[in-house]
Amino acid sequence: MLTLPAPAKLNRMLHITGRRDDGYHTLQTLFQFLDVGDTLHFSLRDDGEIRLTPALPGVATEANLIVRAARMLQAENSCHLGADIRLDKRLPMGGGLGGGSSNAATTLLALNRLWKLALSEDRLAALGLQLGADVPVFVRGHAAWAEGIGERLTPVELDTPWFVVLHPGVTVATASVFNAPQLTRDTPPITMARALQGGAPAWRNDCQTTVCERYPEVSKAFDWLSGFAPTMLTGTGACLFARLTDERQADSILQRVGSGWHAFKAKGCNLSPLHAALGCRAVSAKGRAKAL
Ligand SMILES: C[C@](O)(CO)[C@H](O)COP(=O)(O)OP(=O)(O)OC[C@H]1O[C@@H](n2ccc(N)nc2=O)[C@H](O)[C@@H]1O
Ligand SMILES: Nc1ncnc2c1ncn2[C@@H]1O[C@H](COP(=O)(O)OP(=O)(O)OP(=O)(O)O)[C@@H](O)[C@H]1O
Repeated sequence: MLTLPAPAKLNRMLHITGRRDDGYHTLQTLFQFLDVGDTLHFSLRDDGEIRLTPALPGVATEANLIVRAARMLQAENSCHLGADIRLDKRLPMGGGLGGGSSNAATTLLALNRLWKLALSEDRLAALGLQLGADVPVFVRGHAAWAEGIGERLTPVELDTPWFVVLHPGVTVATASVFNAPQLTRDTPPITMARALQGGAPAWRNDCQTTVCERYPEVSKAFDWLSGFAPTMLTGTGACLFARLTDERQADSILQRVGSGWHAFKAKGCNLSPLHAALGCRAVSAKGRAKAL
């Protein structure tokens, strides 16, 4: 059996720079992984079946990104092998932590290994992009500056603080945020160097104002958490994250979280825990841009 992590991601900053003809928005964002996430267990089957347990509430098995990633790899390689896959789900769904995308990326890397397909990382990232814009960064496995819809990646080294991640108990529909008339979608593009220059105190998420206006519970949670430390929305929410000075501060905040909210502490990682588990070498942040 192959057991691998599917870590969460944070958007440490997120600018929306425009809207493409197909309706998708162009972004500039800094992705970083957390040392917390889901776990997936893979065992080989020789009959071509893909069996996933347990089912996720509200997600049909064939729509699950894990099953879709497995089927995509089978089709790509005319592969007749299958897998039993068990998912230990810890990340909230639709929370802006990229759990579904991370599950898909872990499945691509795991089955590439289990089925001995030897597909390159470039090919796996390109396949992943067909499943979602956030999948390639999980396949690459290094904190990154991302442009386009999140698929044009340049590895970066970011500070790796402790965070408290707070889920305010509401689900935010990503499409409704991107469709909101009042969303800021004309932030002028900046260079990666400029984005990195100011560091965390200068970072913001262009979705945050719109999400807080539409979801009072997110606004309330933001006000509460930012009373302890600098706080920001990840992706289109609903999760918020506070950047802390040390782990003790995280523990102290966690003791005060009210009922109806769910929170956990995590450390930022520039090398994905998935790639650490697979024994991959860290990609140098000085390395070239990894465009698909
Ligand atoms: C905003 C981020 O959280 C940043 O990491 C992600 O790009 C969101 O990715 P995601 O949750 O996988 O979103 P998807 O399922 O691909 O898109 C949901 C819907 O949001 C809108 N959408 C999404 C991403 C994007 N760059 N522009 C968009 O306009 C589209 O209407 C799309 O139909
Ligand atoms: N294995 C999976 N895990 C989680 N969600 C899945 C999975 N497969 C399909 N989905 C669907 O994808 C949706 C988005 O899930 P995900 O957890 O990636 O959202 P998210 O954290 O908001 O991601 P992002 O940060 O990319 O917006 C879920 O609401 C669910 O319907």
